Amino acid sequence: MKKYLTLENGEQFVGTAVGDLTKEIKGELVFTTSMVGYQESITDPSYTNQIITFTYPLIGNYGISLHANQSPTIAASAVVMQEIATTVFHYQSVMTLDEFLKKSGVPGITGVDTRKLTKIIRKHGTMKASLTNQPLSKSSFNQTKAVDMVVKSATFSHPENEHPDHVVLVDFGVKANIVKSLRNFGANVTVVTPEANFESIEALHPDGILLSNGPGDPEEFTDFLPVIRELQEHYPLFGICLGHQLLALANGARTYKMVFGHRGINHPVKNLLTGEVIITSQNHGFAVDIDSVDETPLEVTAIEINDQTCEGLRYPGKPVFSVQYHPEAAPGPHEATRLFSKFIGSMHTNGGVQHA
Ligand SMILES: NC(=O)CC[C@H](N)C(=O)O
Repeated sequence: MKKYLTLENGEQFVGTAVGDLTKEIKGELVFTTSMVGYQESITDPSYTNQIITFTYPLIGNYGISLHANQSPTIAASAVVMQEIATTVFHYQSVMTLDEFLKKSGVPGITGVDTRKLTKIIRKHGTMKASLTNQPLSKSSFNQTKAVDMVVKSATFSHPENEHPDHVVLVDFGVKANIVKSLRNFGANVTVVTPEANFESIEALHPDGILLSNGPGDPEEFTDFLPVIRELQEHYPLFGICLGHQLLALANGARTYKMVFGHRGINHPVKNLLTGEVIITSQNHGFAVDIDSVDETPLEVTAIEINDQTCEGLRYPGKPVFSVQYHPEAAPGPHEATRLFSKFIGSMHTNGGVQHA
């Protein structure tokens, strides 16, 4: 069965339908250069309402395991692949990627030259696209049913463990591995939704606050910015990806939409305080305007080496910091995992984290 991928600029790709064969969707077309970790990527809530194009040509070859989901189900709207593996080799695999897509009601297309498609996105920027069962003319593009662009937030239960450190995690669409990483470093984690206010968070007696990753434009979360301003006065605070962008906005910096974003697991980031370069996992389409940070009490601590965009912030004198990349790295390299121990450590010392 054929499937048609039509871009906002009218360009069309024809491929074979996989996953949910009949469903038609519209979403923001983005690409990731990750060679592995497709299960973690498609279940990452930050991909909500986005169609993921994999630049790596063969996807699905080690199947789907019971342990890699970053949220209870697939968050992305659809996946675009050059080739989907039909034969799976991995001892932990419980189903194929195609079966997982079908079970989750998510459509996909295979047989697409995803490198050619990526070159188009790189040139024109991220754009909307439709995945349909019949060819779509450019004029009918905007008449297809638009997907709901409202941001949803998954909630994780409150895990119990022995260690007294208590992190309240504000869930804008958190990845499971962030909760897991905090627990690995000995913290209890209470997950709250962004409807929480300062008083309701204070009532949980946190030792530290984590602002999670999440989908959408950071400027949509203006209601929560006053809460961040209060939280940063009282608690160690760590922001990841969307959380980093919100920390910036709360302190008066600006964010903007990037041309095609950073999605991949080999983004080099330079720590401006130590000179050290690490390889990081990334998934974001917005960024903090690095020049706008000058007018705030914050300081830029890190940049992406390829395009010099802002990758880290701190609030000098306070245990408050954030990173644009993903220290929980699911998927990706583990060079930034230590940021979790820095965050937990900041709950034990006064003055806290200075090397985000
Ligand atoms: N992974 C994230 O938290 C993404 C943040 C934001 N939605 C962006 O695309 O920039």
